[in-house]
Amino acid sequence: MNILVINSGSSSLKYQLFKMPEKAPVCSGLVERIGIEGSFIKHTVYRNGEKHSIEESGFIANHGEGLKQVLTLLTQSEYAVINSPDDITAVGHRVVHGGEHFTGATLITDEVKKQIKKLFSLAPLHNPVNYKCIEVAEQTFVNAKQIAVFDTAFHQTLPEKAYRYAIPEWYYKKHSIRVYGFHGTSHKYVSEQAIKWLNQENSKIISIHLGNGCSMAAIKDGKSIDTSMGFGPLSGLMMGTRSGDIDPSVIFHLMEHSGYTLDQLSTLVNKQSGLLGVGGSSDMRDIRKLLSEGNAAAILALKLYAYRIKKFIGAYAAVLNGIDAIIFTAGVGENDSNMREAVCTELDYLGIELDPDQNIAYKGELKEINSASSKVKILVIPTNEEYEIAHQCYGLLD
Ligand SMILES: Nc1ncnc2c1ncn2[C@@H]1O[C@H](COP(=O)(O)OP(=O)(O)O)[C@@H](O)[C@H]1O
Ligand SMILES: CC(=O)OP(=O)(O)O
Ligand SMILES: [Mg+2]
Repeated sequence: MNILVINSGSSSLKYQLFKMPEKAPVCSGLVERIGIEGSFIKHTVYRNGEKHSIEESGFIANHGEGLKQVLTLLTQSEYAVINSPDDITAVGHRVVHGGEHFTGATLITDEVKKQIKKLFSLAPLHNPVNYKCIEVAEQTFVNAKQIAVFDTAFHQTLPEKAYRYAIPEWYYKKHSIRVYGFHGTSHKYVSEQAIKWLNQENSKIISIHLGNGCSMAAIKDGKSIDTSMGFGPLSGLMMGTRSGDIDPSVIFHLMEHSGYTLDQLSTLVNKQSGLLGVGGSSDMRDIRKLLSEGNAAAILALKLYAYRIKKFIGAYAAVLNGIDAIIFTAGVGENDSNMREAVCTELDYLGIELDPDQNIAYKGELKEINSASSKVKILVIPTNEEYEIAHQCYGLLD
């Protein structure tokens, strides 16, 4: 059977088609820089052990538009991989916020769509886009099963002391206000790879997912026990356009003294902050270019970004009472060796020592980049949320 997976992130749309149960990728691709200048699509097909890619550029305003172009590539291009929409048995969708309702892969019904919609305001950069992709897929693949896999699911193992906020219980009981955590599919996938690599069931791992959205997870014996994002995908690390942790007093101050509305405040912390707000672009590649021109704002943005990650490594070393491995993953984590170096500098007290040559030598497959004397393994592991989603969808259908 063919399972198509659609992973819409805040700045990108990734997709992969898998032949199951062989777990063989038939094609994969990504639409990048959605909504900003320089959008492009890269579509790759795998045939007879060889890879063939095509790239298309041209501004793509939103994820719905991106997905429609992807569907044309899948069905009508030189590198088409299906003859008819009926060749797809199931479409697996990454859905970012599942609230307390969903813990595993879930068949999408009208009721499930209603719940995803209810959570729009908690994940404003994601759930509306995930919903749109479900609608486009339902219209295109009318006979396929549509399945959701939630970012929040992996973090359902958080202990109460980690998932409860220090506010009256009523807000948890009545309004479900608690830490949910995100990027769970990615943290799960890379930590399982790390556990296999370490060959150690009982392990203390810190997973650092640095994409457009960024989060970290403390993972003990394969289970998430703490994570940096919270009620929504906004707290914790500095991100592409999101502020990460910010004292709520700032919000009260802007409301009281500058008359900011709810919308303006949400736009500020979700869309105008992070790398964009401090450094001038939401895209790390642009920030690196600005840095090479000596741009002071870009220098500051990079310092803040690395410093926040370092602080969470310290916190999670304490929470786990030790560390066996830290993992760098996602767009920045996998591709930006300078950021990995900035994060790992002066962490020898915790037993974290980078090997600069190994760090630079990373080429897209799981790699150890620590020095020989480092007590902690430093791993770069390419995430594969699409694979994990396909695997979970297959489990549900089977
Ligand atoms: N070669 C690279 N060097 C530095 N950053 C990179 C590189 N390639 C991609 N990135 C960064 O990765 C981020 C996007 O990561 P990704 O995981 O694709 O995001 P998301 O899934 O959240 O949309 C962007 O900030 C982008 O600049
Ligand atoms: C949850 C989240 O921030 O996802 P992404 O990094 O894909 O935007
Ligand atoms: Mg992502």
